[in-house]
Amino acid sequence: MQNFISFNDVENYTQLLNTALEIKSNPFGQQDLGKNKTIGLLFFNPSLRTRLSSVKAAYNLGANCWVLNAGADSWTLEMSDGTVMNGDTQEHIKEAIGVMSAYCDILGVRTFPKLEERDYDYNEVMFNKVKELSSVPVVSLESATLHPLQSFADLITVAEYSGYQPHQKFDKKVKVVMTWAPHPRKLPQAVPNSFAQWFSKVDWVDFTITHPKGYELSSDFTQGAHIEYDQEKAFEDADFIYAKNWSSFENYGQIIPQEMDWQVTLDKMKLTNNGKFMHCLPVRRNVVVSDGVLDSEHSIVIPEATNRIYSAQTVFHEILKTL
Ligand SMILES: NCCC[C@H](NC(=O)CCC(=O)O)C(=O)O
Ligand SMILES: NC(=O)OP(=O)(O)O
Repeated sequence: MQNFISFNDVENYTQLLNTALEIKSNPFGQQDLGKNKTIGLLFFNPSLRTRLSSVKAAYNLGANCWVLNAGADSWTLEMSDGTVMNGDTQEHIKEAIGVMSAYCDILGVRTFPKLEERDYDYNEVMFNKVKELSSVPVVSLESATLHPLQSFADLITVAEYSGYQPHQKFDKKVKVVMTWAPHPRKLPQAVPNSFAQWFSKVDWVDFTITHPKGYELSSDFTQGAHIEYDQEKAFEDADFIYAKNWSSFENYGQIIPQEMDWQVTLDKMKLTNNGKFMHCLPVRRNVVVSDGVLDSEHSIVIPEATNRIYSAQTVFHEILKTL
């Protein structure tokens, strides 16, 4: 693996999943791989899980790790070329990434969308700029449009809770439903795009997306998914409910007023096949999902977040192998 930016960087998802399960069963077995290697993590936006799980993953592999929160604990970076830098920005991204890639062997980067101009976000202008300037492999820690480390952790989680065994076929496909849920702020489409990109490809999964009209995701990521506008119908017999809010792709970055209540509740979970509840976190309690669900046996959000260690560790492992 050269870089990890989307599902398209994965040659064989089954092999990658099996490697992750092996690594999870013996997390300190590959400490030689990271010896004298450094993983750098650059955040342009806040993080809890991605930051801490990536640090833990690096340490598990015997690698060093540093973290920089751009702007917050470094100089304010200038992103545009040709700017006369006599204003607020103090260092150009060209020097910053040049220097940072001299200080690490893999560079992880988080760049959220601005949710203003769709083309700017969907062309991944900011992420691609960092990637082009980096002289070392790049890992997405969530870009404007995708969050592959999250989706890979979600795949590991669904596999574990479905009784997945390598080389064994399922009698019946596992029903995974991604549901839109309410939120007071406008949020990116990165997590749902990425989840759809991964789960519509998994051959043992029957994948449905449910959302109100107006919240259609880009069809670049949803090919192969069933779209169901009736949330309760979508929940019937589901093995996994994956909740996430996102703002509109069509009316880019907007929140469209909804009449129906899309919060995930215990009543709705009763429609499922005793389904498991998943969310990438952070989650707004009693807005996206009720306390009743999060505090019940349905919820697997903590094991899901735990698997962020193993998705990151597997990706670093695969890249370190090539260095
Ligand atoms: N990295 C996981 C999700 C990050 C982000 N959530 C948020 O910004 C939630 C913040 C809030 O609840 O105000 C998102 O949806 O893409
Ligand atoms: N799920 C996730 O990426 O969490 P953070 O934003 O806290 O890293």
